[in-house]
Amino acid sequence: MTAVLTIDRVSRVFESGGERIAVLDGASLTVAAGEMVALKGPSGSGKSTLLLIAGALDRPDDGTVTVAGMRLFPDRHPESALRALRRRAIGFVFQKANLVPFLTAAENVELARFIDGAPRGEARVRARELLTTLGLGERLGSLPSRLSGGEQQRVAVARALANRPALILADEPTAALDGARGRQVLELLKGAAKTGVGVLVVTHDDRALDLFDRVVSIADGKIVRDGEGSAAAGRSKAVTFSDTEQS
Ligand SMILES: Nc1ncnc2c1ncn2[C@@H]1O[C@H](COP(=O)(O)OP(=O)(O)OP(=O)(O)O)[C@@H](O)[C@H]1O
Repeated sequence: MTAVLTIDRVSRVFESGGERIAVLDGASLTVAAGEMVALKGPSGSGKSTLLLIAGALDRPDDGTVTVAGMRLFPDRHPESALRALRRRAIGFVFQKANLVPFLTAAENVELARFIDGAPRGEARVRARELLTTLGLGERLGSLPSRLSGGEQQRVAVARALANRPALILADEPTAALDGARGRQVLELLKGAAKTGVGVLVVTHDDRALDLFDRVVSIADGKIVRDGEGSAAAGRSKAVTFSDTEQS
């Protein structure tokens, strides 16, 4: 299977109060196209740092990182090239949806397409298609303040998918949601994986681990376990995207 994310022996050291702390210490991880991987670990173990590095939002001190065939580190690319990669190849979902409050659900998704240079009409069609697929066809014109937390997070997933990314990076996307709504969001991400997107999710939520193909555990900046999740046995549910989706 094609790897959409390869992290190889990555280290990251932060200085704090004159002390050097190795937050990542030779961590390696791959995510293949079509695979949904959970990243678990205790608080402070380096999960978010690893995700930021995978998203070219932070730079490792050592090791290599390749996303969608582009070696990001240790190569030195101009920030403009990293920005273009983030826009085109990576979708981000965070704990909070962080929608633009004065734009409707559809406009929030369209914005991601505009920023990537899509014409207005195409952006509008794409936003409508995605939000309808994600169960928000009736909420296209709603402002974020009129949507529930779960609905806002579904808009955030649609926004992350807008530019047909190869990779989705999600940092605790269900932390602010109750169990059922959190699971819904993970099922949407699973649906994206089924269309060929590689999905890496930082999660503390053990209740939905059955949706993941692999579960990777990190402790003290090192990967301590990398094993099959129960979805690998074919037991997971997922939203079905249309055949034209993600092509
Ligand atoms: N920019 C920074 N400067 C200094 N220390 C940092 C920086 N970013 C992260 N750290 C430290 O690195 C360690 C790992 O942080 P990280 O956010 O990656 O952990 P985490 O596993 O995501 O934790 P949590 O589950 O609590 O979100 C923490 O001790 C944190 O304080």
